Amino acid sequence: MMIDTRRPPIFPLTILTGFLGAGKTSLLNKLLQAPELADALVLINEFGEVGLDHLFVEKVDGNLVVMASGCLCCTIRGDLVATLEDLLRRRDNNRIAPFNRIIIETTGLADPAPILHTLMYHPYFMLRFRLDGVISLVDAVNGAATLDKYKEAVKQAAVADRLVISKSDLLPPDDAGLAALRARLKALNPTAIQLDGARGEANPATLLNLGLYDPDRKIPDVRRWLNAEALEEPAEHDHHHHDHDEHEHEHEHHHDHAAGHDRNRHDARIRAFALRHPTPVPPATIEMFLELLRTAHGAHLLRVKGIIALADDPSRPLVIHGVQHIFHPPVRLEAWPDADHTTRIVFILEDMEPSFVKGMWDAFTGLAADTPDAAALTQNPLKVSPGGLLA
Ligand SMILES: Nc1nc2c(ncn2[C@@H]2O[C@H](COP(=O)(O)OP(=O)(O)OP(=O)(O)O)[C@@H](O)[C@H]2O)c(=O)[nH]1
Repeated sequence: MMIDTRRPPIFPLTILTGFLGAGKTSLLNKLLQAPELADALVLINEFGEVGLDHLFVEKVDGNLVVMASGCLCCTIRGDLVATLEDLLRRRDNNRIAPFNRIIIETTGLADPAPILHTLMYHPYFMLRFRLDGVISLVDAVNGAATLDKYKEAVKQAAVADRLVISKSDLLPPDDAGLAALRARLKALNPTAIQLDGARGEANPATLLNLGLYDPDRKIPDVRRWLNAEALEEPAEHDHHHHDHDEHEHEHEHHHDHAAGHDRNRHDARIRAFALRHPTPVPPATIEMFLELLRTAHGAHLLRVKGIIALADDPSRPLVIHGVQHIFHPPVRLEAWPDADHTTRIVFILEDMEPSFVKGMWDAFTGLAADTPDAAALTQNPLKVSPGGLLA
């Protein structure tokens, strides 16, 4: 948690995802012309059919080019990790421009969770960058059908910090299908801000610096990052009532290995909720809670973001950020970013009920300390060992 001055700078990393043909390359095409991207390294699977060629200024080598804005654009050859390692090495040896931000476009079929996991788990990458944000594109025309068919598409939307709707220009402004798609995305991922790409809302200002590492701010804008309020407006979101398409999709069963009770609705497997706690929590309690959550239930955590008041010094909150069982090293802020000093944690869960997490939290924080559950949880063999998450 202490800033180690011997470490090289930490870059923000943005993941750009979205199903096949959703418009990822088109969006990049636009973004790559912006001066805000001059210090970026963009990794894409191939220089796509939309063609970024007209933006090339200079070829550095086979798969690395300099774009008009000054940023580097590289196609991923084979393994993403190997490509990224190679590029970091070349940057550190001054063999390529000193990029300070990384944007990765995933393949359309990718489930983003394992990619995030791989990047965040890598022992060296963990030291070199922080996840700035996940941007997911959803096609206004085909988006609903894609969400029905592919659970990867649902997960892409569920883990996003920003949802960019593409191709709305192909529909009338008051299209009922588009309104339904937006409502469905809102139910799936209430904290993600929706942007209309075709109406110019997707740009560097709205898509970059979503994380906590804005160099211009000493105390990060945690409220904007968490957007927990979006989850707290109605009492509880119930995805089951957002159905607007009851069609059966036979081939879904290929993708659905879990024995979910509702195989035809991938959305129903995803639950977003925010936990709020009024009083500061002992650091050991948080450590045990997070450790148990990630070790025993990590597979169900698509995304966890939170700000926590710790009892040892409630004036300096702890910020946590996890994807599945991988958590970034928690960061202790010097002060609260605003007047709200309560603990807030936002969870995007897959195949896990919010009530389960809430019950675990209550047990750990003592609200139900005398229940058998609390005893069972604290005596869990997976209980944190010294040198854990908050060490
Ligand atoms: N009308 C309209 N067309 C769009 C928009 N965004 C993308 N397209 C078109 O949709 C098609 C697919 O866009 P791409 O940018 O290639 O999509 P992609 O997500 O990169 O596709 P893959 O690389 O195949 O996964 C192209 O023909 C684009 O011109 C949009 O906002 N409006």
